[in-house]
Amino acid sequence: MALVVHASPVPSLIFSKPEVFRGPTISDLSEKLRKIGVEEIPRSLELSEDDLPALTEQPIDCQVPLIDFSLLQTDRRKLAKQIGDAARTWGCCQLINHGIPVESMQHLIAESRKYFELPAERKLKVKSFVGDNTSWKLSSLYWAESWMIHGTGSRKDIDEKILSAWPEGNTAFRNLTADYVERMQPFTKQMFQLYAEDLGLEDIDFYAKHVDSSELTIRWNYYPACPQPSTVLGAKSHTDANLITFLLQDSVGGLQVEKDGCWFDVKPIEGALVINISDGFHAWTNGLYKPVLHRALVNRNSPRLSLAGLWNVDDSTPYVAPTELVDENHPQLYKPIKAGEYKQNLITTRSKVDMSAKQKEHSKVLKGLGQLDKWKILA
Ligand SMILES: O=C(O)CCC(=O)C(=O)O
Ligand SMILES: [Fe+2]
Repeated sequence: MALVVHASPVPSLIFSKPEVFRGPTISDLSEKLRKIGVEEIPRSLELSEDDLPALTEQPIDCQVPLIDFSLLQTDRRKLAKQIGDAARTWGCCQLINHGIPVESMQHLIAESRKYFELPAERKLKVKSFVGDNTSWKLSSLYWAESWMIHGTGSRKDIDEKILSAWPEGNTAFRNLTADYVERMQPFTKQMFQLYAEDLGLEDIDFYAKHVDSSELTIRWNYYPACPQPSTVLGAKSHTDANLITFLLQDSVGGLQVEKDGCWFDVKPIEGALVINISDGFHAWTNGLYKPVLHRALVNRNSPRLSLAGLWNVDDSTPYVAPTELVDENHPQLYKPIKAGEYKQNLITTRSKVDMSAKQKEHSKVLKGLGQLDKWKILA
C-alpha cells in the first residue's frame, strides 16, 4: 500500500524510495505503519550488513562506570581519579548527584517529548535556519528526528535562540532548557578542573578557563518506536566531533558504547548524566582520554528521547595539549587543530557523502575519528 503525505522538506537520505512511502517525519512514518498494521519498514531504510546492530555478548561484570559526584565534598582526589580512569578506559561514565535537580531533568524530558509528539505539520513550522546555524533538522541520525539549538552556553542566549526558532512554542520547554543550561555551565567548569587534576596539570584551569567562551549545541534526539528494530539504528556508531558531551536520556534505554570490541548498554539511571569524551578532548589530552564510539538502538514498543549537550571551545582555539602531557614517551599526536577548522572539515566531508547518498561512506564519516587522522603527526 502506498502512502503519500505531501510535505517538505523530505530528507532524501531517509526516503530514497518515495514512490513507496513518504512522510515528513520518522514519527509520522512510524505512526502510519502502525495504523495500517505494517510490520516491515521500507527496504530503503534498512542498514547494510556492516552496520547492522549485531548483538554482542556483554561480560556481566563489566559496566560503564557509575560515579557519585557528591564525592566532591568528601574526597575530591578520589572523584578526579574516578572520572579520569573512566575517560581513559571507557571514554565515558554515568554521573549521579551532580547537582542538577532530578525533577527538573524529568520535566525537561517530558516537555521535550511533547514537542516531538506534535503533528508533523506543526513541527515543520519551526524555523529551519536562524542566522548563526541555530537549526532544526529532521532525521540527522537515522531512525530518528532531532532538533538542535546552537549558542554560547549562557541561559540568556539559549533562551533567545529557542524563542526565535519557535516563537509560538512551549514556554515550559524553553524555561526548563534555559534552567538546565544555566546549571550545566558551572558543572562543566568543575568537570574540567577535575580532569586537569587527574591529568596532574599545574594549571587547574587549563581547560575550565575556556568554558565561558565555549559554544554549546543542544541536540534533542527522538527515536520513534520501530516495527523492525533489528534492521535500523537510531544513531549509527560514531564518536562526537566536539569536545565533550553531556547526555541526558529517558528511561527507555538504547544507548550503547563500545569498549574492546564489545557493545555495552548504558543503562538508564534516573537523574544520571552520561559524560562522553569527544574527538576534541581526545586531541587536547594528547590522546590520553578516549573518544567513545557509541550508537543508539531503537525498539518496537516505545519511543525514546535523549538530549545531548555538546560543548565545543570557540572556533579559534587550537587543541594544543598541555606541556605536561607531551614527552619523549608521549610525543605530540596531532598537529594543532583549531576547533572551527575541525568542525568545518567534518561538515564539508559529511555533506559530500550525503550528496552521494552512500550509506556506507556516511557511516564511516560519522565515526569522526577518521577525520582526526588527517591531523595526525606520523612518527
Ligand atoms: O540518543 C543517544 O543516546 C545518543 C545520541 C548521540 O549520540 C548524539 O546526539 O550525538
Ligand atoms: Fe553522539
